[in-house]
Amino acid sequence: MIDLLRCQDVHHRYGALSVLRGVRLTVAAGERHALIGPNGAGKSTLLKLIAGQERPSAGTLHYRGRDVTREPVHRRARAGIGRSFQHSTLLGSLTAAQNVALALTGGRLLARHTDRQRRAEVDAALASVDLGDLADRPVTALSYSQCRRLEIAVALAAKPQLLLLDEPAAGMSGEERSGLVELLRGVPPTVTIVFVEHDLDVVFDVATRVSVLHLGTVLHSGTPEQVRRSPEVQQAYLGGRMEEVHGVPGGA
Ligand SMILES: Nc1ncnc2c1ncn2[C@@H]1O[C@H](COP(=O)(O)OP(=O)(O)OP(=O)(O)O)[C@@H](O)[C@H]1O
Repeated sequence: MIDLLRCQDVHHRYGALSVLRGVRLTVAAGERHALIGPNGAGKSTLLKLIAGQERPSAGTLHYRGRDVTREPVHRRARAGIGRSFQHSTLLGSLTAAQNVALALTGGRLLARHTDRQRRAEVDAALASVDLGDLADRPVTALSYSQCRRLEIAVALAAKPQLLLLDEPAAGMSGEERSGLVELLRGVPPTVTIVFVEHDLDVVFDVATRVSVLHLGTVLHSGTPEQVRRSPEVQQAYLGGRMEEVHGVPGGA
């Protein structure tokens, strides 16, 4: 498989705080790549660096073989990097359909009757996240989990090749998380996904590859099974939680 994304020796500081310390990460086209690790490990920061919201203090990022380290967000978005972050970026005064339409048209709302083709695309995007019935509902009238799914529809509407999701399951109930897993599994394989997630059930149900961030570096990167079994990872992060959740003994 071709490397879609390559992070080489990436460092990042917030003032005196050194958050990333030489991250090496490779993402192949088609992967569902989970970034896991303890609070403050630098996972969200790494997503921001990939999206272009922050610039690394040192190191390089290559996307489809091109050095994008210094490129701004909009150029990376045009190159196919889409994102949905922990904090909602939806426009509350608009409907679900209008939010998707804005993403589809790059900022233009649809005329009600004249833009049928676009409206069909909006409807398909909403249906793909199971919000087809709520197209004309204002965002303010949607539940938390509906908003999270709408954010994914908005990110997908821009037709990204690389979709970045920051904690998509955060704040969801068990049932809502199952729906999310189904949704993410339904994303076409032409869209590569890198996602930060604390919920290990979601991680192991969706990910084809898992990287563990610890103290600002990638401690381990491998298949979900390799990560589950890594004594290093067990000790540093997963420990008893793996035993409780997945029946895998912790410790070396
Ligand atoms: N804009 C910022 N300015 C200063 N410090 C920041 C900023 N953003 C994050 N940090 C700090 O950087 C460290 C890493 O944060 P980051 O959000 O990347 O971690 P994380 O692994 O995503 O954590 P979590 O799982 O809790 O979301 C934390 O100590 C955090 O407080």
